[in-house]
Amino acid sequence: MSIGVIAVIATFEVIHWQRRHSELAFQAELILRRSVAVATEVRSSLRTVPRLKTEPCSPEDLKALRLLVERSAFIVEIGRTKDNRILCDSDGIVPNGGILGPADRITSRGTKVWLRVPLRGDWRLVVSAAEANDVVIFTRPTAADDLFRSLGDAVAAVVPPRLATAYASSKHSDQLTGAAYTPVVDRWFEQNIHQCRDGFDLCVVVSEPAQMGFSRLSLGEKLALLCGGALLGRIAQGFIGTWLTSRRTLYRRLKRAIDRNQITVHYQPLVRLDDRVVVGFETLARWPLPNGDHVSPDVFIPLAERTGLLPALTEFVIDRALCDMSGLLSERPDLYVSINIAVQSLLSEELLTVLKLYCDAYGVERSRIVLEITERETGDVKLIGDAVGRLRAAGFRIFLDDFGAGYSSLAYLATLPIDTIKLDKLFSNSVGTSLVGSLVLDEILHMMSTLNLSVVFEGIETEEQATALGAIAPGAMGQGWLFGRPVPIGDLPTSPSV
Ligand SMILES: Nc1nc2c(ncn2[C@@H]2O[C@@H]3COP(=O)(O)O[C@H]4[C@@H](O)[C@H](n5cnc6c(=O)[nH]c(N)nc65)O[C@@H]4COP(=O)(O)O[C@H]3[C@H]2O)c(=O)[nH]1
Repeated sequence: MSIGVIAVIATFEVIHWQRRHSELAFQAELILRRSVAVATEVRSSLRTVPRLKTEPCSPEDLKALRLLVERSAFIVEIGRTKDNRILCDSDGIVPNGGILGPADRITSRGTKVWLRVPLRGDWRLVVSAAEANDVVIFTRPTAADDLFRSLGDAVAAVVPPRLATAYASSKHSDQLTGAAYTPVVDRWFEQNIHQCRDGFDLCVVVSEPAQMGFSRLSLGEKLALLCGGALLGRIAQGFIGTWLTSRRTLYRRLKRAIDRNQITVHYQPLVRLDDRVVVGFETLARWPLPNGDHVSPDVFIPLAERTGLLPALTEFVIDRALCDMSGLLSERPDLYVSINIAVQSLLSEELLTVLKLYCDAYGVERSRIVLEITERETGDVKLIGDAVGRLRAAGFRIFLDDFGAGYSSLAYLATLPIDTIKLDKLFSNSVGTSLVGSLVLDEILHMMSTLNLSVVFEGIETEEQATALGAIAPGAMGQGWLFGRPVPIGDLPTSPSV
């Protein structure tokens, strides 16, 4: 009888273990993806900088380095090195040459890596560094912090493959220190998971403190549990394990989230800079995690694109945005709602049908819908131009998103029938500074006015930025945390201006 009870307990332990394991494997995959994104950016800059035609550390060279820094998502500084000394960084010459010191590790491609170093000797700015070809790249060590926070009481380490197995089998936190992103936790760990990415010297190890009831049982109870529960537990593990494994992959989780309406949308206001009147709202998709955090759209939109889930996701967002906003749009005829459309969706035949369908269903005029396309995603400009032309002819408005963050801006500007350009936040960040964004802003604004295009500045965070941008670009619009963070429909401000 007692063996039966213990067997049931064992079964529940196995279920719990499998569930938690599945959750941690998912989190590990997200951390790995972010780490690969950082490594890709570093690798690409380590190749690009040596090919620059500029004299190292000359004013033109520093300008080119600054431009690369501004265009990066994760890189905070780039420097030129010689014999382990930093000669200059994009901000200027480093006085007396900064010494890099011994590297924490060297990758299989020969790149030296430092996990934590002070930027320009200032320990208040701790960064990670990678050096090869007489170039050093500094990145934020906190690039994946949001994902690490969502691990709860588990810990993660980003380590090279040769260490991953050792870490995965380690049992105590002492052995987990010294790797990137590992908090020091004085507890025992179990359920180690490790995932690596081919082509990168990167593995993620996730471990959880031991806390299950099993560890608290007496020796006699454990023996009884092992004998009586092992068989049933094993059988259950077989069934449950197969079931959970089939649901474990990111693809299935995203599909499930879409199917079960677990994706949500937030809205962020766009304002006229002159008088701060709200002119529209951008729709931003969110994938909430059970702990209250959410997976960034920068992670799950590319995943949806690769796995064929994008049409369902795009339709879901269109449906939700029009349903949420139809009331506000009919009350305020001056407002629009914008929706991000990935190039893959833009090129699909269904998009126009879906848009028309939901506009009719919710009684929303097509001219009140803005479709934001991102020029960062290069593609066949002719095909994209045709698709944009069709949507515009059907009455929808088109904004070109993140202008300046990509590489094909001019080709797009010359050919696409667009209404408005959204300037990447690098321009808002650079206003009033000597950064390259600020230097080229006048020329870009002149070009926009020649082409009769309206301008939205993205990423405005301070009053100084808003005032300065409003002064140099009268009539421009702005978007950013200063005017409002992205929030669910119920939390939108009711006032027509901010
Ligand atoms: N640092 C800073 N950031 C600010 C500020 N104001 C807004 N942001 C963030 O900047 C991003 C603006 O959206 P985006 O450029 O279209 O960039 C979007 C968009 O390209 C894509 N995305 C979001 N939702 C969808 C969707 O439903 N479909 C598609 N295809 N893409 C989407 O994911 C990107 C990232 O979205 P989010 O993480 O929500 O990030 C949003 C927003 O939260 C600010 O003042 N400072």
